[in-house]
Amino acid sequence: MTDERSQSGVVFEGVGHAFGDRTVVRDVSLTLTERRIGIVGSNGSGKSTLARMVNGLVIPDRGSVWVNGVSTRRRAREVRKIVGFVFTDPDRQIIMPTVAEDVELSLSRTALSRAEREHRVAQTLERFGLHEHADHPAHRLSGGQKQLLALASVLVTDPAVIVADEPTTLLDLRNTTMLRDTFATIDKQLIVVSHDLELLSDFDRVIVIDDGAVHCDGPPGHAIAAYRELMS
Ligand SMILES: Nc1ncnc2c1ncn2[C@@H]1O[C@H](COP(=O)(O)OP(=O)(O)OP(=O)(O)O)[C@@H](O)[C@H]1O
Repeated sequence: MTDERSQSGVVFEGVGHAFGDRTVVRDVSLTLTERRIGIVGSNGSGKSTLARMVNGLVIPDRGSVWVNGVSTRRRAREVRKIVGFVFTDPDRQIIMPTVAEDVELSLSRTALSRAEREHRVAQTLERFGLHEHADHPAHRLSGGQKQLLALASVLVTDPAVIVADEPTTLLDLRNTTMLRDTFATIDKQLIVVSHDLELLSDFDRVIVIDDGAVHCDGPPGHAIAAYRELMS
């Protein structure tokens, strides 16, 4: 097996995974090329585990995951440059003392000039309504503002693929709408795990996961109806 493919997008090939003796992903094969892909399913069904496989945070026991032709198993470091991952809990991601410094940290390994970095940080904070908090301590932000900061810190690096694990759990209606508009307009591949069915309703494809396997996969109307049926 080579470690390169010409296939763009995210490919799961016969993927299985267990934590100890608990199997959480069962023979999942998917080719994800659409721009906005939603993943839904019951608590503990394996959604976050699948999402984490996209940036190599979890390497499957069986099968392979490829991102834009790069194997997560063999070239995890390269995959992490392609995939920006937004965690459910923003405290896992916020590192620097101030809001602006935290966003700028994401750009520290780029070749951008200081002026360009500052420009990008200011632009990104403005986009997420955080510009007035630029010099504030990041850990004093509200939960929702922290969630926006975590997203801003990923988006500022301009990754080809963004994986967001329940990105709206702490957001109010206005910020959820803002995020939805952002997702509608950014020119990136997005993979979003969410229990917010409205957020996913205008996505290109929705995948329903049940007990570690694909239960339904299709346009949002069809998949969300199947999920509601499954949960009833
Ligand atoms: N690092 C880990 N070690 C052991 N078990 C784990 C680990 N990560 C996840 N699990 C288990 O794997 C199963 C699937 O978890 P996962 O987080 O993927 O589910 P989920 O569908 O995202 O759930 P939720 O909607 O509640 O966030 C759960 O039973 C969980 O306890």
